[in-house]
Amino acid sequence: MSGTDAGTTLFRGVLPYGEGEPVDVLVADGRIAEIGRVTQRADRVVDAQGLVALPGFVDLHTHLREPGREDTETVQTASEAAALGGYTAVFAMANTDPVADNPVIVEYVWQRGRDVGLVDVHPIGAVSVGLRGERLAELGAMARSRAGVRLFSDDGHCVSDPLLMRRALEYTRALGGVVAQHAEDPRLTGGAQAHEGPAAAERGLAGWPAPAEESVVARDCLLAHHTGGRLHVCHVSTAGTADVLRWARGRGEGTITAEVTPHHLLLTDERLATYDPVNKVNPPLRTAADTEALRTALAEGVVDCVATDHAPHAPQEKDTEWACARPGMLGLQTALSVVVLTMVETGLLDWRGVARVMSERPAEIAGLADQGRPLRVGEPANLTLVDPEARWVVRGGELASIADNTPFEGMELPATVAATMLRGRLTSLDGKVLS
Ligand SMILES: NC(=O)N[C@@H](CC(=O)O)C(=O)O
Ligand SMILES: [Zn+2]
Ligand SMILES: [Zn+2]
Repeated sequence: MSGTDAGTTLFRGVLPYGEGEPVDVLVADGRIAEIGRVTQRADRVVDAQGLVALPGFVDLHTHLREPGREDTETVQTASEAAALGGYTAVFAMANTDPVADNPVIVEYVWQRGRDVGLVDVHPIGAVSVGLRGERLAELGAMARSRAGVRLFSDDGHCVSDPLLMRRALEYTRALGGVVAQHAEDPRLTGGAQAHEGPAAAERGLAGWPAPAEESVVARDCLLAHHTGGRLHVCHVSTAGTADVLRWARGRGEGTITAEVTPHHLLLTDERLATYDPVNKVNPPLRTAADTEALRTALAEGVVDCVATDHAPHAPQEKDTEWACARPGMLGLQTALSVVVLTMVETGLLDWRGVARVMSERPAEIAGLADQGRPLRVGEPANLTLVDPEARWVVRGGELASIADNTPFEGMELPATVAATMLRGRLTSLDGKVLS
């Protein structure tokens, strides 16, 4: 739907970036038309007193599960979760069935996103055929497809062969693309179930040692520098990885970027005490020292942004013994609240900082021209309105996703998304999807 079809919307009394005095924001033709004291009439008026206005969130790492696992999530349900979570663009990981390693699948996902129309769905292309890590997928064909793929990832698997990683960085560089790496040396994580440390040892779970991530990130940073290719590190989970990134950035040019998930900012391997597989995720929940280091790295910009790694799984894949359970957790509807809890309430980020890590940086990393833009007259009206005072209790069954595997079940979290707007059209309002 075009901005014109959406009519005009007037938000009364918002705080852009949570700063200054309340202002009215008029949206017309899909753009911000006026900011200030607006007297003009509008087709729709939203009483937004006290709400913080931010640019719409951009998620670089989402598992939509379509095609192949529509019993856990679809483009429709994930788009609803995204709209409710304040997102205006999401990047769909390639580990679907069939794998998104060719133009047909990425165009299918892209088209489904357009048909649903609640959030911009950008398919990520696989780096290797079938995610097998043997030979490069049709990267150029996916880049030139209607989906316009710019992010490539074998996520779920690591591109562990250094030669293949080198070729991927070289090839995507020529395409103006980015390689998003799931950093995990499989030789160090065979059979791994949880973070290697006392908590896992106590329960007899095979450990996933921090260097399995850190060594691959270090190697890939060196390869990125050598090739001039663009590396994006997925779900950074250890203090050591933050140190490696700090070192790599110190060596110069900005070809390396990184994301952290909300769950790695908040949860630790103390959760193993419950023995509930809802807490099983890859990379695993680490120690309190790691969450502290990740918060600092995000505040400093060593880690660029927050990405959800929203990973829906069916009940039979989670309500089982730990070793058999699939790794992954829902994230789209809880991301903002967890960021507020871990970064804003701790004084590490202000609302401008939230805009940076949830919207501006991810949009820049992915090369989206119309997302993550400043709240200014003339800019596209991709907006998220946050109620900073509200609190809510997470109930997996009430989330829009088909799956309900949230590790935040029953927790009371701060801040709600009051409204989301995509190119001038409200996609969610007061916790309801507007389609
Ligand atoms: N994060 C996870 O634990 N799982 C992801 C894959 C991944 O992100 O590595 C999934 O697809 O379920
Ligand atoms: Zn991953
Ligand atoms: Zn993932």
